Amino acid sequence: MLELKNIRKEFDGTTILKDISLDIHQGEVVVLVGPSGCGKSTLLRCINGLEHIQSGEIYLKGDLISNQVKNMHLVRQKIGMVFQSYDLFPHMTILDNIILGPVKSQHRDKKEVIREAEELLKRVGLQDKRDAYPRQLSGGQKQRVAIVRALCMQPEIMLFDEVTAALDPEMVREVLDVMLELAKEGSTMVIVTHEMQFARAVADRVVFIDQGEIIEESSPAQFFSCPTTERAQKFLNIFEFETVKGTEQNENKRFKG
Ligand SMILES: Nc1ncnc2c1ncn2[C@@H]1O[C@H](COP(=O)(O)OP(=O)(O)OP(=O)(O)O)[C@@H](O)[C@H]1O
Repeated sequence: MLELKNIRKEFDGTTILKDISLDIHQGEVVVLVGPSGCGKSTLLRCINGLEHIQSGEIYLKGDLISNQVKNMHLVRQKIGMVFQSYDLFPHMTILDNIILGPVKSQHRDKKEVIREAEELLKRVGLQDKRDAYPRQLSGGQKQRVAIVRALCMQPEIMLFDEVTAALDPEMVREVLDVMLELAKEGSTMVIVTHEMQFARAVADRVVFIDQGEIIEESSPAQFFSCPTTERAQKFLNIFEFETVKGTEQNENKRFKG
């Protein structure tokens, strides 16, 4: 469904992504993990056409989508992306924020889009916020709206870039639960997260990136119990140290069951 072939990305002459190749299948949930600055967000931005790549190709359902200029707006309609910052329009209601893209860019029937938006809002438990404004919502609620807004474009694939990083801890779970639901329903998703317990619960495949290279890719069971490379082991050790250091003693139980 999504094929990355030998992607190389530079910023100001520095290579950030080196020869990244990855195939993502229909209905698969791939979680990208790795140390800060290793290139995870950059990779998502390359997929979504927000960054030009120096070499390599990206195909979506067999169509070349990398470095397209003319058709990029059409490509983006097929790739939903949710960022750390929700970027909702403050002067528009929640419903209007959600239907803007499908109605204005995709020229879909407004009534039908409203029905779909209401259905999606219900699924994430926000049906009563339809006519509210973003300032009236909590961070977790705004992030769920951002997910609904992306889904309402009926994308082929959803990209999530650290969507809980800016949220207060009590709001993280409600957003991750929505993503777990989407995964169960068979959505194709690429997720960048530092929430390792969530990664373990949601991933079909974990891809570990370090210094712009894919070092290891495996099932979550394999990756989290016995990674095959020293670099991945070192990464997980640091993470576990931070988890223990943190106050969330129930971290390990959060996504079980
Ligand atoms: N627009 C840019 N111009 C120059 N350098 C950039 C730009 N965007 C990212 N970089 C650099 O590319 C590298 C990879 O950044 P990226 O944000 O992709 O890492 P990351 O793995 O997502 O990190 P984190 O987990 O901290 O979000 C970093 O060294 C970063 O400073």
